[in-house]
Amino acid sequence: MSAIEVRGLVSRRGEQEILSGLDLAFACGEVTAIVGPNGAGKTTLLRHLAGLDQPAMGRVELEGAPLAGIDPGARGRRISFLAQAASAYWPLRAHDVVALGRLPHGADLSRPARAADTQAVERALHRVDGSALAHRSIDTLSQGERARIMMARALATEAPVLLADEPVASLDPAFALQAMEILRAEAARGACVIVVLHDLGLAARFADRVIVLANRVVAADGPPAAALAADVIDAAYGVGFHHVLVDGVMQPVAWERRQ
Ligand SMILES: Nc1ncnc2c1ncn2[C@@H]1O[C@H](COP(=O)(O)OP(=O)(O)OP(=O)(O)O)[C@@H](O)[C@H]1O
Repeated sequence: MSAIEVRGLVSRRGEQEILSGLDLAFACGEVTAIVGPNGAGKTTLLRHLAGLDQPAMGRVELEGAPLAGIDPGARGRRISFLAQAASAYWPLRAHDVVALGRLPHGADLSRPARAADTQAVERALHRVDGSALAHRSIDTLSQGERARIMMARALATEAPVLLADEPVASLDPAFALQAMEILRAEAARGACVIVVLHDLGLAARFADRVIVLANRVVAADGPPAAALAADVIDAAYGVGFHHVLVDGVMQPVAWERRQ
């Protein structure tokens, strides 16, 4: 059984149709990258998978049960959502932001933390090299430092489904590689990992499966080499790509815009 799936998913914003009837199932133990041009509906798809948006038609199922019927607490323990470019407006300590990832497990920030929550928070901070930032106020961190703390918050939930929306957007090359290695490690422990990426090279290298969204539908879905083939991504992005082989991995390089 798939960990999470959408069936006949239609998404609308007012009159505008954003997604036109998607059928997708996501397995445990795999990293799936969702790519596609700006506005293609990648974030919208993640929001539906997280239960944050309601389908106009179709359904989302978590381990075979309708997501809409699962209470928010149980949903929060089973699906962790790392939002795009997460902002922080309150002067919370980075440690406490990560501890928010334990709320679905019943953590209460106004009481002394339980050992399991403390350990999960420390593990998550350690994984993103964030332990030295733990005492800092989140609103004083750089964009990339904050992104790592937000990733730690998502990891601290230790959920079987991890949804990550552009988690590497503000990270330098070293931390971007580290973030992708963390997502692979999450899949290795059995999690279903779904990540939105604009960096097609990282998608090609780290994902088991790539879904290209374009014009409200799935333009390609399969192993990276097939889904990121030149004809698919040239058409999806309106860009001429070169494909370069690096260490046996095909890397698409955006070269020229089509007029
Ligand atoms: N709250 C909203 N109200 C109206 N339209 C919206 C809203 N949120 C998203 N949209 C529209 O839905 C479409 C898909 O947006 P979405 O954020 O899912 O795209 P995306 O593929 O994640 O884009 P990007 O790569 O730019 O982050 C866009 O045309 C966007 O303008």
